[in-house]
Amino acid sequence: MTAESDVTSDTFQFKLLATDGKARRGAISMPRGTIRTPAFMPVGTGGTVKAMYMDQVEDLGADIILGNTYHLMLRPGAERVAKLGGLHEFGRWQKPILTDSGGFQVMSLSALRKINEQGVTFQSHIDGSRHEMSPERSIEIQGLLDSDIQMQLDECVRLPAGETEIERAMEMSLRWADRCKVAFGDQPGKAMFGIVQGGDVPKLRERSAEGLSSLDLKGYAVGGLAVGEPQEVMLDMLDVICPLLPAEKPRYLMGVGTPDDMLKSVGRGIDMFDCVMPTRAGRHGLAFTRHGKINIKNARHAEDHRPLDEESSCPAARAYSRAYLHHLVRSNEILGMMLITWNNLSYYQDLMSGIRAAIAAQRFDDFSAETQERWAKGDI
Ligand SMILES: Nc1nc2c(CCNCC3CCCC3)c3[nH]c(NCCc4ccccc4)nc3cc2c(=O)[nH]1
Repeated sequence: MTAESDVTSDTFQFKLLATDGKARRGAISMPRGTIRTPAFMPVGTGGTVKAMYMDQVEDLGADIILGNTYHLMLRPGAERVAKLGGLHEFGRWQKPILTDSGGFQVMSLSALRKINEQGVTFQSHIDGSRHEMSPERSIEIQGLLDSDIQMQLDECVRLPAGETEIERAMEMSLRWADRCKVAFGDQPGKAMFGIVQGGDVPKLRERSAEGLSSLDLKGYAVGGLAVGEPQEVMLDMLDVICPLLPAEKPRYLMGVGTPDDMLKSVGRGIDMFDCVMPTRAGRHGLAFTRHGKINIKNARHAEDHRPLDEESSCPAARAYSRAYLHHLVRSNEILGMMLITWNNLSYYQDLMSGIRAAIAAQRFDDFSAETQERWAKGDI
């Protein structure tokens, strides 16, 4: 029996398989594989999911990972990755890859950056070299990486921000979406997603969602969130935005989030997530489990012989004592980063798998309540 994630299609096809309230169970079929939604997409920055082997990432159930346009264009360079056969060959990940357009990373990481109608110019945070990235160049770079789902170049405004500033960035991002659509052209097995902007201003969010919907893109991301606003502001914006996006297209909430963020966002109609949280926090000893978060560096774990979660299918969660993990992280042992990262990505995929099953069984609200209760009860 072909597993659902083995079914492919020579074009990009999103099928809505079930709904439960606003929560959606779907599947995106592409030439390199099928993405079961709701999906969590592990972040693979320089063609690697940090501290993981790619077959571990696949074994955890990830159907797609993220590549990092900004980092790869600076080092080793997009043309070099293309010469080496593209990102799938380079990093040995044969399933779909989604790449961000790089604009967000430029604004968060690089120095001396300038943004205008033409695009962004910036200095590399690695060697100070100067770079220009227009909407067209961003799509060209993502093509050189052989990315399956490519993101439009956009301008994300950090919150809190003035309405004029938010409107300017949203309108420019809309114009850039059109330029990216033209540059992307017609690539049947690939997709380009638009990114809804508009900050925390409902009428600007409506303008952006409607403008992008009229471009008839393959999928829609919600950007401009998880940028400093409280969770309830983020969730309120989803209540505004999701109903304005075409129901038959996938919705991707960028940069989100914690397990709690994802549970509540699925309940508002989001299908796809990415976040550095499970991998980055994992490297610093923060373990995500069914019982909530455990900061393994805390002294209270120093002699705790229990594993993180004896019921987990992941060896990192089941076969090592908390005391040992505490020792590894406190001693800055590489194995500590590897095991907590492995545990975290395993938990994130288990949570998404549970969400998908709950929606299919029409019991998402119960699942959501049970899951949050277990987190609240904490680590008994
Ligand atoms: N194009 C674009 N990207 C955004 C991103 C980057 C998403 N991950 C990209 C990957 C590609 C490679 C690297 C990341 C975002 N990330 C966040 N929040 C992250 C919050 C966070 C920060 C640190 C730890 C945990 C959460 N908001 C985002 C908004 C946008 C946006 O509007 N436009």
